[in-house]
Amino acid sequence: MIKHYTIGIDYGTESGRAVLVDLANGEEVAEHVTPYIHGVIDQHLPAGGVVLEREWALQHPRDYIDVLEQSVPAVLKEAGVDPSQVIGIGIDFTACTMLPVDEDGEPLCFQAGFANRPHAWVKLWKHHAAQDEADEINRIGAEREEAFLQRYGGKYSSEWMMAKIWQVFNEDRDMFDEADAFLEGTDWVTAQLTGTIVRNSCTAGYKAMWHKQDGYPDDAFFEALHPDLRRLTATKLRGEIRAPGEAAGSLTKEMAERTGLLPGIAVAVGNVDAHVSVPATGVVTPGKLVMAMGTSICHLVLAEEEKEVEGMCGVVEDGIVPGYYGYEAGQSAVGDIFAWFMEHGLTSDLVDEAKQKNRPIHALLEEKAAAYQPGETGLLALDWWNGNRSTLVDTNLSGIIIGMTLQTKSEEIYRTLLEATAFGTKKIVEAFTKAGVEVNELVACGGLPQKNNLLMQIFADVTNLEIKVAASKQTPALGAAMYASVAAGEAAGGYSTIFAAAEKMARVQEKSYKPNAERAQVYEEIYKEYSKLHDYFGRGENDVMKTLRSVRDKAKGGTVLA
Ligand SMILES: Nc1ncnc2c1ncn2[C@@H]1O[C@H](COP(=O)(O)OP(=O)(O)O)[C@@H](O)[C@H]1O
Ligand SMILES: O=C(CO)[C@@H](O)[C@@H](O)COP(=O)(O)O
Repeated sequence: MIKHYTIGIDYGTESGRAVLVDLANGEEVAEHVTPYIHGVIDQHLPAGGVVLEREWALQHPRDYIDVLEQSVPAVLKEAGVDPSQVIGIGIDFTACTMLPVDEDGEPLCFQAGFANRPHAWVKLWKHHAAQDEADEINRIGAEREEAFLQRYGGKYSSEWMMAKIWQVFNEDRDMFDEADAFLEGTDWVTAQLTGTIVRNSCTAGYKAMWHKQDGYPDDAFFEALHPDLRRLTATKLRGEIRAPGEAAGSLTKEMAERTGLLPGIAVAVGNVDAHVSVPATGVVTPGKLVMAMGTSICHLVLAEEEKEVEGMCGVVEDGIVPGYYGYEAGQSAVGDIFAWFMEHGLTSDLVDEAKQKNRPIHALLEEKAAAYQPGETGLLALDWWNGNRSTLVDTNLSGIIIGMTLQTKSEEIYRTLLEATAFGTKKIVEAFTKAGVEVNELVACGGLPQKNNLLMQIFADVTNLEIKVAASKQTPALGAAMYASVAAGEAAGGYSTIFAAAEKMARVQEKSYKPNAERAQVYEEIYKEYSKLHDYFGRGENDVMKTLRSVRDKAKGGTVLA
């Protein structure tokens, strides 16, 4: 019998990763990573010169095309399969990662005259410079009692589409006017494969205020933001919206030549890294919270009803798998906090010891931090190094460590940061359960579960829940490949539904992390203190974090918060 395969590509923050997957059993036959040459652009624009303000994070669309041209031929070659056996391709992306394009769908930043205009570039999900716009959206939305606000947990984030578009409008009206459309990165890359722009309901729903029954908010809402934004959704956000699992089109001849695939194969509708991971861990029913753990964490859970959950990122009908309401919440920095610590928090003796023992510093730190019992460090941190995405939805909050003494060691701080991210997740689980969205088990995927056992055990102990771990090392890419198999359909050798694909292609590891009752009890005590700090600094009782930020910006001559 002829074997059939699909290719899934996961567009992450630093790189794009392709996997070629056997549809019979989900085996990842080959994988290839293409790092983005320009990485995250947060200092100055690629052609030099223009220096970016704080909180900016851009990307170069050319890097996305490199992934197609390098990783797709590489997986085909490594697997040694005939291209005729590959029946579909699908991608997932970080989100909201968005860009302005011209009438031909070309990114504005590709035009020589616009290369020095920051607003012509791709704004990455973690671009946090649109907080003022998000605050106004929330104020006006609340005043007008807009229905979308409840679907975003009461607050729309500065990371999402409308805040980013409005920032372009406010700060570079020319670029706003030049833009024929604003697209999610996932839809732009998918359009490069098919030759036509099709939007996806996942990003439209979770990031751009779109609702399956009601569509976008009325023109009057956008008019209340600014009269010239009145027709925003009918103009720069126009376009057909299709659900995950549908085909966006078929592969063009040109892209077939550039990738080594056959023209005409199915191209799945674009998707989001976290959401596409859910069926790839085998989760297609309510009660299991999937954590996509990497630079940040996205928390996703399915439910049969639409509920209001404090500070969630969004709830979208059919947003993750058809037939269920998909809920998303998240922490804006997790692995990134540990990366910060590696860069700025290490003492020279630790660096020397790692060198001497020829060990990665993370591994050495993990070993040292694992020697402590919960509470033994005497430290507690708030995990807001990149603001708070859920449940407070405020990018202007910042991190804090309490309990430092002259005896505090590097590894104690490291352990405290791991614990803080687990407490952040516990807050999110609590928000879900309080609102009536059931969470009985955690399922982890992404890079972190493979990198740090201590972190995973701490998450289990802090949340007092068992954590299963996805078997795939490239869960989002596997999910994208699964959706590609559904887009291709049963007749072509794929699957008729994502449920059928998940049954055959997804699995978790045998090993799971079980909570330890004693440790969980100590963490319960510390969590009470975390919650006090969380409310004190996060709910307006003490706005010191915002005051300091304002003073800092004034001192640097940057934007001052109102
Ligand atoms: N041993 C480790 N322990 C904890 N965090 C780690 C370790 N190694 C790398 N990291 C963090 O993991 C994150 C990358 O996660 P990964 O899932 O691979 O990427 P992405 O989020 O871009 O998909 C980085 O933020 C990095 O700091
Ligand atoms: O926000 C979302 C999805 O909604 C993610 O794309 C974003 O957090 C990026 O996640 P990672 O970089 O993969 O940790």
